[in-house]
Amino acid sequence: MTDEEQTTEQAGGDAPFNWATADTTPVPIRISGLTNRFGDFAVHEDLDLEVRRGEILGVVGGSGTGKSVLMRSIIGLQIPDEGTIEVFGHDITAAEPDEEIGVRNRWGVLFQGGALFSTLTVAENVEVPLKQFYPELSQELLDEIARYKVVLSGLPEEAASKYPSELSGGMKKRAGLARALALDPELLFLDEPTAGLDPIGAAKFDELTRELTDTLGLTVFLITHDLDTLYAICDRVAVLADKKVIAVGTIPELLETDHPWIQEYFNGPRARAAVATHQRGKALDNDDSGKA
Ligand SMILES: Nc1ncnc2c1ncn2[C@@H]1O[C@H](COP(=O)(O)OP(=O)(O)OP(=O)(O)O)[C@@H](O)[C@H]1O
Repeated sequence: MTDEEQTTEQAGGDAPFNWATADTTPVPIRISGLTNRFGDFAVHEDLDLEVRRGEILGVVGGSGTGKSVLMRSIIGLQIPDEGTIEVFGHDITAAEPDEEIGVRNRWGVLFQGGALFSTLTVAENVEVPLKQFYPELSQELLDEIARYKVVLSGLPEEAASKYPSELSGGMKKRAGLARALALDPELLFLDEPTAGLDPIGAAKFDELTRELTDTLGLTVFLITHDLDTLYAICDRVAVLADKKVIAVGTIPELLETDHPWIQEYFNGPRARAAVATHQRGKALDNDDSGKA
């Protein structure tokens, strides 16, 4: 088949399909028909979700709606009862061990609370995944990479030699982020990254997440209850309720749906405060750019 025939064959009508410019990279995450049960209790039933490349997808829902279980399913820590989960086109639920390893090193995870090993320094924590996937690396190189990730995560270089018990809550989150970034992931999972941070620390962590996403070309799956985070940095938001993702879209798109939880969540007093903060921040940015 000639290139021209190949181009038009897909078109099936007016708009010619262009193979040269088409993005054929598999989507980072595609979930279809996911069901997770604990005994008789179903957390998810026939849940579908797609995460687009380069986006920060906020994942929200009431307590116990299964946000963490969903994340655990995607990273292979929870075996689903039904459904498929593809990560970069690989079916995680059916992957052979070798294939699974090839996908696992393409993501990084920041668990709630950081989940650092308390007996290891920050640098040693960052080195754990590096040693697991690249056992041939010299200690000198491991230390250098760890220091770089620590600084990339907004910590001072000296933090590399500290133990988690010597760090503040915000620093622990950044150390957890440094470890999540250890393998230069394309996909980053953040489970309530701003929980427990003061508003200034939380806003700084949000800024860092956005900056890293843009500069490193990451795709981010971000579980949060933090409305400020949703308004400040999320490209789209997925809402979990009734055992499914009931809606996914930008916040204005979600506001057009009439699901009571969505309306209450995004129109409640806290949401209004988050909108006001977000608009104030934007106005200040515009002011600054006008002066420049
Ligand atoms: N290992 C497990 N065994 C039994 N039930 C579990 C297990 N893990 C989670 N669950 C149940 O699954 C449901 C969803 O839990 P999950 O932690 O995903 O909720 P969540 O949406 O992340 O909640 P939160 O916002 O409070 O963190 C809860 O009812 C929880 O009790």
